[in-house]
Amino acid sequence: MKENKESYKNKWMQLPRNVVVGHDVISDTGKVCKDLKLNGNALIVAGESTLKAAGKTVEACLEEYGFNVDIAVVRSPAYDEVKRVEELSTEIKASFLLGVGGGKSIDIAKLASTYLDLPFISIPTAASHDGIVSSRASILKDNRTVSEAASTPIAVIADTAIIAAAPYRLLIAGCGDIISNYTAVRDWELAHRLRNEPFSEYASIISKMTAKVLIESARMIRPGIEESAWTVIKALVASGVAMSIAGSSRPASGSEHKFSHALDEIAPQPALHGEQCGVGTIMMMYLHGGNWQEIRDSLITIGAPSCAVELGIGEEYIIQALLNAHEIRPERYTILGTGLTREAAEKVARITKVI
Ligand SMILES: NC(=O)C1=CN([C@@H]2O[C@H](COP(=O)(O)OP(=O)(O)OC[C@H]3O[C@@H](n4cnc5c(N)ncnc54)[C@H](OP(=O)(O)O)[C@@H]3O)[C@@H](O)[C@H]2O)C=CC1
Ligand SMILES: O=C(CO)COP(=O)(O)O
Ligand SMILES: [Zn+2]
Repeated sequence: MKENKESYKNKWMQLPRNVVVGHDVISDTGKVCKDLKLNGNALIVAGESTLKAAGKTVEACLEEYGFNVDIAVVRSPAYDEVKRVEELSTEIKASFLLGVGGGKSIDIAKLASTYLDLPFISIPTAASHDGIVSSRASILKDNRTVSEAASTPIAVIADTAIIAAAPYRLLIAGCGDIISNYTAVRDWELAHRLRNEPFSEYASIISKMTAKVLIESARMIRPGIEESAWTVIKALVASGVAMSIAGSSRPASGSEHKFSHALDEIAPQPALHGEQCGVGTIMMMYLHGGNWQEIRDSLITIGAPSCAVELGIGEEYIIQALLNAHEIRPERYTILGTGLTREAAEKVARITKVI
C-alpha cells in the first residue's frame, strides 16, 4: 500500500485546506491549529522584522491554546537555513511548522516541513510574492535559485491589518510578481508549441486572470489600505493555486523570473523579487511582441519600479542579467531561447526605457 501512496504524489494537486484572510485573523492562529487537530510543539520560522511584526503575536496565540512554541530566526532563503530549521525541528520534536513573514521565511518553513513530512502553516506578513500557498519553494543553492517541489500549506492565515501596515514597497513587489504572470504564461505556451512541454489550460487561465484583475485594479492599490492588501493577497493566493494545479512554477515564472534570478546573482544590492520581475516583464513582453507599454504603465500607476534607476541597479547589471538569464534553469524554455546577443540586450533595455 505504501508504494501506491508514494506513486500518486507526483500527480496530485496539493491545495491548502483553510485560507483565512481578514482583519486581525492572526489572533485566530491557535484556534485554526486546534481545528486542524494539530497538537504538541510548534516551530515558528520568521525573520528579524517579521518576528516583531507578527511572530511574537503568533507565539502568544499558540501558547493560549496550550501549544509549546519555539522560534527560528532566518536571514536568507538558502539551503543551510533550511537544514538548520530541520535540525531544530527534530531537536524540539516539532509536530508542525509555521512560516511567518515574506517569501524567505515561508519558503524555508515550507521546504523544511516537506523534508520532515510535517504540516506547515503559511502566515504572510506582506503581500510581496506568490509563494504564500504554492507547492513550490525557491531556495538558493550555490548562489543559484532553484525551484523545488514542496508541501502546500495546510492553512494560510493572512491578516490584512498586518499586511496593510507592512512597508508599501512590499505590496508593490507583490503586484510585480503577479503582473509577471503575463510573460510567464506566454513562455509556457511557447514551450508547449515548440517543445510539446506539458501545459495546463486551467492553470494558465487562472494565472493570466490574476494579472488581468490586478492591472484593472491598479488605480485602487494604495498604501496602508486593507482593501488594497485584500486585492493583492487574493491575486497571490490564486497565482499560488495555479502553480499547485500545474505542479510547477511555470504559470508564474518564465523569462522575467530568469532575469530576476540572474540579477540576484550579480547585482551588488538586488531589489525585491517582485520589483525585479515587474521590470523583467516589461522587457520580455517586448521580446514576445506584446503590449509592453501597458505593463510599464500599470507598474508606474501602482508606483512599482519600471527601470534600472528605480530598481537601484546599474545599467551594466541589467544588460549582464539579460545575457545570463537563459542559463538559469536552462531546461525551462522561454522567449530568451539560447540567449540574447549584447546588441539585442541593449536594444530591448533601451526601447522599453529600462535603461
Ligand atoms: N515558493 C514560491 O512559489 C515563491 C517564492 N518566492 C521567493 O520569495 C522571496 C521573495 O519574497 P519577499 O517577501 O520579497 O522577500 P523576503 O521574505 O526577504 O522579505 C523582504 C523583506 O520584507 C520584510 N518584511 C516582510 N514582512 C514585513 C512586515 N510586515 N513588516 C516589516 N518588514 C517585513 C522581511 O523582513 P525579515 O527580514 O524579517 O524577513 C524582509 O526584510 C524570494 O526568495 C523568492 O524566490 C517568490 C515567489 C514565489
Ligand atoms: O517566484 C516564483 C513565482 O512567482 C517562483 O518561481 P521560481 O520557480 O522561478 O523560483
Ligand atoms: Zn515570483
